[in-house]
Amino acid sequence: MNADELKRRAAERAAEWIEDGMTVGLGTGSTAYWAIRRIAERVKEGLSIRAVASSMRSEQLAIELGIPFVSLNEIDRIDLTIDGADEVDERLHLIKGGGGALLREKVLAAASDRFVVIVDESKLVPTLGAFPLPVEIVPFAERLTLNRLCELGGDPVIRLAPGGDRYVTDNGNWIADCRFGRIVDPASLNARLNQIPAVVDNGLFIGMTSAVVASRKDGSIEVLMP
Ligand SMILES: O=C(CO)[C@H](O)[C@H](O)COP(=O)(O)O
Repeated sequence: MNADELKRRAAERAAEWIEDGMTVGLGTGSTAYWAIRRIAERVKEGLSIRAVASSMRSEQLAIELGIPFVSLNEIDRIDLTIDGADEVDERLHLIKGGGGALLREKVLAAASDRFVVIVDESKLVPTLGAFPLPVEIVPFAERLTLNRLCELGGDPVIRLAPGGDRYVTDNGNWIADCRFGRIVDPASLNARLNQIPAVVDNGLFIGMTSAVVASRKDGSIEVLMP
């Protein structure tokens, strides 16, 4: 089974947890893509929900596929959000933001009664940090902010878009991908990063995960709870 098939299987399992009447948060990325596809199929079969999205890409996909869509400012709570991750550690803390949507993803996760993470088993790690940690920064303060990220040991690199220009998030910001090495205390790093004035947020999701649906190469699907 290839990586995409594993992603699809985890996504489709999680999409079965959605029930009539729910407000559903849609994640971003190649795994969340499969969840959105399956949710759209269920809507066609009669499921009655409304959705909000963590990125313009996912919003566009949801609308194209006919999922009833509302803006975040029309709702007060989300029942269930389904999203991917770049790394999941043993305590179900996450690194997210490989797809550049970390800020909106964290906003949705924080507003969700249940935040369900869908991954293939390659994302499960004992300790976070092999994947560079995305940090969303305000362009105005690039130099000062990169200096501060260096002081914290992050070795930041500004993310570039395919054409070579700086990658711009849906919020008009830039992303510094940081290599901290093994992140043994993600809660502390999260707090220190977010104290830097021009850091908007970072890709550490601490204590937000309700469940992880992980698909394994042997064809099994494991549900991990914190
Ligand atoms: O955080 C994300 C986007 O900002 C994604 O969920 C994360 O990068 C995983 O992506 P994929 O499912 O494509 O592996």
